[in-house]
Amino acid sequence: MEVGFLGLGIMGKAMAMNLLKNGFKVTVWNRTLAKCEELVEFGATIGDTPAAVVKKCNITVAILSDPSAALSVVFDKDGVLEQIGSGKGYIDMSTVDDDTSSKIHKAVTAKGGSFLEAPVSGSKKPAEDGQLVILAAGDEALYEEAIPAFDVLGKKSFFLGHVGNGAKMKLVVNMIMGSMMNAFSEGLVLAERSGLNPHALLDVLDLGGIANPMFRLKGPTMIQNNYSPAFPLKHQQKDMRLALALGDENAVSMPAAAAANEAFKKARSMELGDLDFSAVHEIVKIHKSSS
Ligand SMILES: NC(=O)C1=CN([C@@H]2O[C@H](COP(=O)(O)OP(=O)(O)OC[C@H]3O[C@@H](n4cnc5c(N)ncnc54)[C@H](OP(=O)(O)O)[C@@H]3O)[C@@H](O)[C@H]2O)C=CC1
Ligand SMILES: O=CCCC(=O)O
Repeated sequence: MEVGFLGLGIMGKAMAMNLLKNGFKVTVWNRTLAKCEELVEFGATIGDTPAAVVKKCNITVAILSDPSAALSVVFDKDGVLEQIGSGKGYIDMSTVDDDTSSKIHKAVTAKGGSFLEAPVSGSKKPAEDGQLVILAAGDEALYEEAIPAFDVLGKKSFFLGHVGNGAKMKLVVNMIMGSMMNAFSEGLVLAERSGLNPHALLDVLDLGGIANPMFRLKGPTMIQNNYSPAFPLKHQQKDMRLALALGDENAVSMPAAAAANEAFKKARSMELGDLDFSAVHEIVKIHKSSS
């Protein structure tokens, strides 16, 4: 199976590499073209533009930073729309809002192509290990066609119905995750400032009803102030912003998410946006020490 792949950031690089290692022919493109070189060593071919990739491949996957990047790669000069058409499928795995996804869906289908949104749960390591959770929605025939690739990329794929449902599911999940990360950061700081051993807190949490893989994975590195990026904080803040907008549209009051968003925004203003989202821990530390 030949797959086009647009976007070789933290997630895209790991996912494209997995496809190559599992025998897929992959043609890659990235805005910063130099990032394609490592994939070429593993057998990838480079496409000069998104349009060139779509021209060559019947299925093209994208995973890009945010709505503006997702739209740019489709609508701008040399973009996906220039070559999409009958018999060609476009799968956007970026985390975006349903409005962005719908715009891409309309444009792709107006040219005769098929479209699937398929954002993912799981971060750098699950992407490397092919253990993502895929939240697909849109063209069901394209979903079926993509299953061999999804089976390599993920441990479970969901087909959630019409376009927008995948985007919304992903935003709800990440809204919960962002609020949890803030509560966790506050707990770590409170434990430490009140004289408790934060490692003991991690042990206690891990044996109770709120044990979860995120606390288990991020807790030890947060205690060491190590925020090497797996999921960049700027993307988590984008997801909080988009989830809050979804809350606005549906008149859902989300004070915990709004407070978490403020913390992520503050972290971005302190230039922590390229670090892991767990760096929001630093904001809690500052607030506590200034009070
Ligand atoms: N990291 C994670 O744990 C997870 C991330 N996600 C989501 O997946 C998406 C990608 O995340 P991640 O890989 O971490 O992000 P990165 O920041 O590592 O990579 C972003 C990618 O988008 C490209 N890009 C950014 N702006 C543009 C633009 N205007 N035009 C074309 N390309 C652009 C970048 O190109 P360039 O290299 O040139 O900058 C790069 O390939 C995001 O939507 C994120 O929310 C979902 C699940 C987990
Ligand atoms: O969007 C990023 C999700 C990160 C995760 O699920 O661990």
